[in-house]
Amino acid sequence: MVKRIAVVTLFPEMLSALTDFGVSGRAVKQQILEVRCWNPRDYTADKHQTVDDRPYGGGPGMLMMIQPLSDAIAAAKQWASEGSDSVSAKVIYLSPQGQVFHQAQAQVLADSGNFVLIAGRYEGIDERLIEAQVDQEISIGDYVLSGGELGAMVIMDAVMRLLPGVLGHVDSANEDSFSEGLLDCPHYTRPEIYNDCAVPEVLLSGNHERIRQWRLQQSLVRTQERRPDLLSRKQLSAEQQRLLDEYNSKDCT
Ligand SMILES: Nc1nonc1C(=O)NCC1CCCCC1
Repeated sequence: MVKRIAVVTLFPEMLSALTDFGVSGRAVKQQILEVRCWNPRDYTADKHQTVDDRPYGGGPGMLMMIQPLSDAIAAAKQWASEGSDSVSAKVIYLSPQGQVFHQAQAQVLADSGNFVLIAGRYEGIDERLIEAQVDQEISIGDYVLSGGELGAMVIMDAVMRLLPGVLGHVDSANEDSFSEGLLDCPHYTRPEIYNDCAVPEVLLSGNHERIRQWRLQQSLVRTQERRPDLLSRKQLSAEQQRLLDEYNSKDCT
C-alpha cells in the first residue's frame, strides 16, 4: 500500500530535494511513497494571486491568507484520505510551537495512515485555521526557520526510511541507534590504517557476536558521555546494563 504524504507549500519545488535524490527518491520511484504538493497560490481568486495578509493588532510581517491556505489544505486532505478505506488523513502543521519531533514519532507516523504536512511561511497562520483544520503541531527543534518546508522534509525523510522495502537491509531501520533510544556506535571502513589510526581489532575478528556486543557497548558509552539525558529516560536491558557497567568499571588510568 503506497504511503501518501501531501505537502501544502508555497514552494513545491523545494520538495524535489526529497523526491529526486537518494533513498527517498528511490522510495518514490518504487511507488512505496507518493508525495504531492498543494500550493495555496493555486487557490487564489485575485489577479495578483495574493497568499498573504496583514495581522490584526499590527506588528511586523504578514500571515498566510486564510482562504487560499484553507482550500489547499482541504484538497490535500481529500487526496491523502483517498484509498485508505475512508480513514481521514492526519493534518500536521510545522512550527516551533509544536511537540518536538523524535524517532518514536517518526515510527508512529510510519505505522499510521497517510498525512498532510502544512509548511507555513511569513509569520505563520491564523490560530482559528489551526483550531479548525490542524490535528497536530510538530516542531523539528527549538529554533526559528524561514518556512516549514525543511521541517516537512525532515519528517518525511525520517518516516520514509521506516517504510517496508525502503532500506535495503531489513535490519537497518530497527538497528538504528535512535530506534534503541541510544546514539550510534563508531563506524570504520577501508583502509585498516588511516591517519596512523587502526580499526578496532574486534571489527576485523569475524566474530559477529563479539562485534554486536562491542557496538552496543560503544553506543551505550557514547550515549552516557554525550547525551546522558537519553540514557536517563531509557530502561536498559540486563545485557545493556552489564556492558555499561563493564566499561565503567574498567581502570580509567
Ligand atoms: N522549528 C520548526 N520546526 O518546524 N518548523 C519550524 C520552524 O521554525 N518553522 C518556521 C515557520 C513557522 C511558521 C511560520 C513561518 C516560519
